[in-house]
Amino acid sequence: MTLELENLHKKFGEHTAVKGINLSVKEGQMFGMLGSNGAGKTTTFRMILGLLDPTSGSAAWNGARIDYSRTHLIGYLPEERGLYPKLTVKDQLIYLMKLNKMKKPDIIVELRKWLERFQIESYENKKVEELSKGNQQKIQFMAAVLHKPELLILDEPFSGLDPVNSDMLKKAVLDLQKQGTTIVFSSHQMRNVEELCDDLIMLKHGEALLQGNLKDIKRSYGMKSVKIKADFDLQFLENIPGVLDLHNSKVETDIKVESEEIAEVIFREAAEKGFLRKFEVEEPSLHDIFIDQAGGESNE
Ligand SMILES: Nc1ncnc2c1ncn2[C@@H]1O[C@H](COP(=O)(O)OP(=O)(O)OP(=O)(O)O)[C@@H](O)[C@H]1O
Repeated sequence: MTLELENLHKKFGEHTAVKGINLSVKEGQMFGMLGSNGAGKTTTFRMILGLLDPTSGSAAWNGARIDYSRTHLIGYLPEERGLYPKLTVKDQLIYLMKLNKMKKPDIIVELRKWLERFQIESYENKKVEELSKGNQQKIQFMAAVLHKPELLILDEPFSGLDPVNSDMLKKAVLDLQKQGTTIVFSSHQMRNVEELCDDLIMLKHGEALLQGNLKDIKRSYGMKSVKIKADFDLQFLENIPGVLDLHNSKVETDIKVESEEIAEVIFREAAEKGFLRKFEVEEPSLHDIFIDQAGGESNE
């Protein structure tokens, strides 16, 4: 089973929201879709889900377009969220999961399992509107996964969650992946993508800026991050050609350089001035790459 997008385009009037995306996500993979506001992530998801027709190109799960006959195979956490505030958690999920062809006793078993996992057992009979935003989000997540979908699409699943709940959700997502679920999620938060994804696509104005395996992207990206600790001022390094950015934190100086060769130049120049307590060359973080590629439009 594979998710395949082929030369996917979407135009809204004169505006092209998605410009020729190609990607392939294999069964059991975790795939990250990155991009600034308006980059085209949600539009792409809607086309995958069959909620929106592509202007051209195609999106297929397991060789065929997703339509209403197959929505029970798919789980979707929409960015705009969509729970009924006046229904209780239990009634809500029974209603939604029946649409996904589940039987009531099975729904109750799964519902209690997830409520326990998310430490909100006592909310079973509470109305959704009585829950905090974070807890509503857990219910929304349950609505996407209770029926054990083959393909899970999560649009900004971590937005609005505190670190504890965010971690809880990350673990749940990783467990689902281990069980074989194919997962595609979008995020502005690079760290989440870095922690979870095998492969990713970075979008800007509907186009892929970068695409591929996370480790390969980092390894082959020319830019390096140099961390230096010294007892003297390192600001002069800023003027070396090939230095992209220099940032002094309380503990160390973090310098982004164009290539490993520039890192060597920096080492020589800095060591000439005095003793270096630390000198490390690291691969860039996804955040660094995103800023470099998308031009400072990260929301982190
Ligand atoms: N129904 C629509 N009609 C007209 N324009 C639309 C419509 N839906 C999306 N767009 C436009 O398409 C572009 C991509 O929007 P989309 O919601 O896919 O971005 P996104 O990457 O999900 O952004 P965000 O991170 O802000 O959710 C935007 O310029 C948006 O204004």
